[in-house]
Amino acid sequence: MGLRMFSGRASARVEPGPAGWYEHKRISNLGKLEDLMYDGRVQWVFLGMPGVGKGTYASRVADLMQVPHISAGDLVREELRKGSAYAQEMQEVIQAGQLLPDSMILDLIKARLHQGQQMGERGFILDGFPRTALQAAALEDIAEITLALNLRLREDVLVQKCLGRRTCGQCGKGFNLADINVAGVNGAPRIVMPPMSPPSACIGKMVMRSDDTEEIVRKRLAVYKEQSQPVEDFYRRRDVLLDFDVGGGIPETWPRLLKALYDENRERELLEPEPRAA
Ligand SMILES: Nc1ncnc2c1ncn2[C@@H]1O[C@H](COP(=O)(O)OP(=O)(O)O)[C@@H](O)[C@H]1O
Repeated sequence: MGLRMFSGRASARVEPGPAGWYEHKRISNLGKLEDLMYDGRVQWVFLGMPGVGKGTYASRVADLMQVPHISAGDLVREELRKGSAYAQEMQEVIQAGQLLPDSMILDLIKARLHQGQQMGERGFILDGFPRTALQAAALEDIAEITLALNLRLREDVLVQKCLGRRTCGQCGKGFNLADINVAGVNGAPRIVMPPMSPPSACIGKMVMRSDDTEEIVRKRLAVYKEQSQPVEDFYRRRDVLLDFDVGGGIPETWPRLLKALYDENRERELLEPEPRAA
């Protein structure tokens, strides 16, 4: 099956795709990650602490693989905007840096995945879900996860990244304005992540998430270690965990990430076969 994914046949079917695909084509020495795109279902989850860049990389990989990027945090914020009956309670939990009840988030994710199935989506890249071992076990009942990408970055840098997050209140695009340049510890290389430069149309319209204060971010990091680290162990035991150290800005990290995904796919199969027609 692995060979089938890397047959030339698939690339012959490649059509002009989203920007991410062209970006990928410009990066040399990658092999043919695009062959993955047309030969199976993508059922991947992205794990990692707040601020690590899950959303950024999940959205880029989803673009490349032509599947939706489903962010649990975005689903939650959409629910809040809709003014759901539980909005007030949800907001209090979020502002305390805590996780919402498993049942609540599961309902949101199940509804989104069900909708995707009905629309014929070829899978998903989940970001911010699962965040507890119970959520991971519940997800198993819905879909087989073939890759859990675990993005890692030093904790002091994560705090700075969260505090630097901004969204344009008009176009909705996210930018990280943190200027990270810290010496490596224990022989690790220096971490340099320059700030992003928003276009002039967005400057002056930047908004910060109300739960991105230092106090709430530190609480979220503590909650992650306690409740979400077991999710890493869950996928490690299933042999689908891929650890990836971010350690740099997007231009440096993105090609490294594509290479890591490509190499991982050579090792083992990352895609679910398409369901056979009955
Ligand atoms: N899988 C989940 N389980 C429980 N609560 C969640 C989950 N995903 C998001 N939330 C809630 O929504 C908040 C915002 O989520 P998100 O934008 O993913 O934050 P982060 O930047 O911490 O990754 C979380 O702090 C949490 O309260």
